Parts: sequence; C-alpha cells; structure tokens
Amino acid sequence: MTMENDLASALDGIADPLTGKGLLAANRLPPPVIRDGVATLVLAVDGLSGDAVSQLETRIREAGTGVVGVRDIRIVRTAERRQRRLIAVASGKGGVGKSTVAANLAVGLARLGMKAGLIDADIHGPSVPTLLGTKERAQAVDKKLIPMEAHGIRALSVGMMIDTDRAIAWRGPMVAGALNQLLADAEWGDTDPIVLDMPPGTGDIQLTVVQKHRPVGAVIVSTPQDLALIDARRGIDLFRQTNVPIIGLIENMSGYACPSCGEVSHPFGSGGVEETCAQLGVPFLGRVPLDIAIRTASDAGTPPAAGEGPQADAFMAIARQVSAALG
Ligand SMILES: Nc1ncnc2c1ncn2[C@@H]1O[C@H](COP(=O)(O)OP(=O)(O)OP(=O)(O)O)[C@@H](O)[C@H]1O
Repeated sequence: MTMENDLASALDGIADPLTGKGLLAANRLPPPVIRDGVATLVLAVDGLSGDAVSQLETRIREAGTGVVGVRDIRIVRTAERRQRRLIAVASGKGGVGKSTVAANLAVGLARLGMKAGLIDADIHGPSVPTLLGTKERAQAVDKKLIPMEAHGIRALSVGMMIDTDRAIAWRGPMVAGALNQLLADAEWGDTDPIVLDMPPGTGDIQLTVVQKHRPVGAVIVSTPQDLALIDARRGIDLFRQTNVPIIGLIENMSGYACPSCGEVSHPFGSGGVEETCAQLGVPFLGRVPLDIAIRTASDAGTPPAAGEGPQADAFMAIARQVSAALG
C-alpha cells in the first residue's frame, strides 16, 4: 500500500498542463495500481495535444520509476477519440468586445498553424457574421450544418441559421438546443480548437453551456473600469464552480490613442484587469487598445488579426499565450 501511496504522491507532484493541479487532483490519473512492481496507469488525454501527451508520459515514467519497488510503468491512454477542444470566451458584461476578441483569437490561432474554428453562441447579438464578413446563411448537407470558411478559420453562428430578431426572445433550453446544433450537429471535420463566443453574462444559459459542452478553458474579456471588472469576477466564479480552468483575462479597450494627436488617454482607467488577475491568481493574457481602426476593420468584416500592424500584433500576442496554454 505504501508503494502505491508513494507513487501517487510522486505523480501528483507533476502539474497537469491545463489546470496546473497535480495529475491525480486534476483527474488526469486515477490512484495507481501496482502488481509485481508494474504500475498500470490510465491517462486521460482530454484537451491535450499529441506532443503534450508524449511529454507528460515521459515525466510520468521518470517520476514513477524513481519510486522504490516500481520496476515498470505502463501507461494506457483513454480512448483517443477526436476530442475537439473548446475555448470559451466570456464576459460578465455586454459590450466589452467579447465577440471581437473571440473572432480575432480564432483567426490568430489559425495564423499560428491551428485548424481553428469559431462558434458564435451570442444569440442576443450574433456579431460573428459581421466580424468575418459572412452574411449568407450556412448550408446544411444531410441535416448537418457546414461551417463557413473565412480568414483561415471555419465558423458557425446562430446568426447564420435564423432570423436573429426572433432569437432574442429565446429561453435557455432553446439556446442550448441551438448550440448543440452548431457544435455537435455540424460538419467540423478536423477543426480544433473551437473558440466559443459565449452569450454575455453569467446566468443559467451560460451554466448550461459550460456544463454540457465542457470547454477545456475559459478566456474572460473585460474593460478596465470597475463595473466591468466586478462582472468579470462573476464570470471567473462561474468557470471555477464548474471546474473549467481559466486560461486568463484580457483587457480590451485599454487606453485610447487619439487618431489626430496621438495622445493616449485612459477613459476606463488603466491596469485594472492585470491587478485583478494578480489578486485572483489567474494569468493576464494582454491588452487590446481602444482603437478606431479595430472598430472599422471589424465592421467591415476584416478581423485585424488577419492583417499586419499594431492591431494585429495585439491579438497575435494573446493568441500565442492561449496557444501555449493549450499545450
Ligand atoms: N479594442 C477595440 N477598439 C475599438 N472598438 C472595439 C474594440 N473592441 C470592440 N470594439 C467595438 O465595440 C463594439 C462591441 O464589440 P463586441 O460586439 O465585440 O462586444 P461584445 O462584448 O461581444 O458585445 P455583446 O455583449 O453585445 O455581444 C463593436 O462595435 C466593436 O467593433
């Protein structure tokens, strides 16, 4: 028994790449079983890339064979069915730029070489068709929706399915049903990861989405002003309660550069999101300035992350951090 305990604590000393918790605490591994000096470990590979799994296996073997009495480690990976990693982009409050960030994050991840997708679950104001410049309805083949392709990503939006004026009166179960259609009943092929632009707020709808679709992590968008930050904390709480790791917070509309004189002002204050991250012990992923060029490009259907210049750089820096967090 002590040998198994020793092995368990050695394995729990390895940090899970997604949550940072020990491998047992993160439910990556169940308590180990040892027979005749051979430990058989069932490793849950959900949400991890092939490289991340291989690195983790190496560390498990190193830690395991260091335990007295363990002569061999056998690792069985859980069914490696194609797990699509969902990244939830949320905000506690509307209008903080959540959809803008979600679209540019997906485009940024695609520019880093991933087959990224984007789902617009923001039924009260589906903005992805505008952000990507895809105004047509999505086609369906054999009752499966075909995601639109734009700016290197695949995307589906409630706004590509229905008359959005009607959706505004939808209740929770209808939202959940529509989302299921966008996620499970669509032809996503090898798309991974998928950025999920969540409905704004932290109510029942958000809770259902999170519980049902189990994102591998959440990105929270906030502006620096106090009110938005209070709501962002609520967003963090929602994910913590449901055990979804917080990938980090983004400060959007941070500092305004006057297009004529160049002077930078801070209409919503400055540094608030980074401070909140430090207080809550969650990563700060970066800031995106309040920039007219971002709004005009977004309204014109050309996500800044697809181009060059300071606006693209701000989104790419965030995409790199999210990509690193995914492993
Ligand atoms: N960094 C920025 N600089 C300038 N304009 C921005 C920036 N971020 C977002 N915007 C603009 O602010 C408006 C709201 O953005 P967006 O729709 O992304 O917010 P949201 O949080 O998703 O809103 P909602 O809660 O209504 O869905 C849009 O016109 C968008 O172009």
